[in-house]
Amino acid sequence: MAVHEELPADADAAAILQLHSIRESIDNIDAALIHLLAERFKFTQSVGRLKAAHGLPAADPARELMQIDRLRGLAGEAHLDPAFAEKFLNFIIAEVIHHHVKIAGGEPMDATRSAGAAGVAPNAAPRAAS
Ligand SMILES: C=C(O[C@@H]1C=C(C(=O)O)C=C[C@H]1O)C(=O)O
Repeated sequence: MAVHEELPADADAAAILQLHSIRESIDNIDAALIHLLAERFKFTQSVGRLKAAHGLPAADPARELMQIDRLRGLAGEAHLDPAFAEKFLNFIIAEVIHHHVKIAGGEPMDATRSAGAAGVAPNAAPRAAS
């Protein structure tokens, strides 16, 4: 799919160069995020198989709340909106729980049953941070 950027033809050349340079870093970070997420899901799939093999519940709301609390703290220190960090983690956790239920051979569960991932529908598009 060839998509071309839309920039005004008369845009300042130096500004465009700077924009391209900054975008290179954004591209690198986005690639790193994808690789980090892929690694996280590899590990959570292992957790899902372990839970299924030992009859453990797909979701662990206490663990979720601990993680959310921890990541909200880290986000604050890093000047990232803690509410956004929580929303992002909840979105990922909801997907993980969905995988765990599938691995265990169960029906898709109501994600709202999990405390931390409350109200986050697995496989739904993430909402933009407000
Ligand atoms: C990965 C786990 O399963 C679920 C997903 C979690 C996550 O993605 O961080 C945390 C708790 C569980 O609801 C786990 O129990 O560790």
